[in-house]
Amino acid sequence: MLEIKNVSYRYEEFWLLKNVNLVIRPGEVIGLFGPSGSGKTTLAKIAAGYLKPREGEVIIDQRIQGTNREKHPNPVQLIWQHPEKSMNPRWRMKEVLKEAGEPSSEILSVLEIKEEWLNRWPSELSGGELQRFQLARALISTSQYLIADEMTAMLDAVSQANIWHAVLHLMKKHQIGMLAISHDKRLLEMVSDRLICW
Ligand SMILES: Nc1ncnc2c1ncn2[C@@H]1O[C@H](COP(=O)(O)OP(=O)(O)OP(=O)(O)O)[C@@H](O)[C@H]1O
Repeated sequence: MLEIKNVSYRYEEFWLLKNVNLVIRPGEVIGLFGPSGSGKTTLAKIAAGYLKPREGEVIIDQRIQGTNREKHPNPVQLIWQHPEKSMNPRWRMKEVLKEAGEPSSEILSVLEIKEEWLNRWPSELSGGELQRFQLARALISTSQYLIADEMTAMLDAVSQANIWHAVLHLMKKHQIGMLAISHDKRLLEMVSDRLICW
């Protein structure tokens, strides 16, 4: 279980987040909808361990997020809106995947990753194709929780539906928990088990 407990955060003087509480259980999708600038991405970074809360804590399976990293790899993966930013442009796609581990044929087939894409460079794939690799990488590694920040915002409706269908299938099967952040309330209503509106 991933627990965000009484988390508060400010970049400067203004408290952007104050006493935020949220729980994500294995296999569960929590939707987070809120106005622009309300701190959703900041909360995503805190949950994934990229930012340390000023107050409160993130507890993952009874361990405080960010502690003892040598022994326990981070079980939370952040899926960005812009997959190209998280990939080394000098690696072919098969190397991008290998970094996370050995891809199972199930993950590649559910995400509809074509064999011929594996020999390409990131610059030779579309945004939607790259997003499939970002997801594959997150699902191959040992992540137990995914934080998806506007994961499919740059895709057309058909690609968006296909990707969500694949991800939900794999998450439920492998009992991965997810925080899905979006401006698209209708999408969140469709994919979430619980929806939080700020
Ligand atoms: N590194 C930073 N230093 C100072 N202020 C920041 C920093 N990062 C974000 N902010 C500010 O914090 C506020 C919240 O940003 P955040 O990206 O968390 O919001 P958001 O709800 O995800 O917005 P959006 O829906 O537009 O993506 C914004 O006003 C932003 O300008």
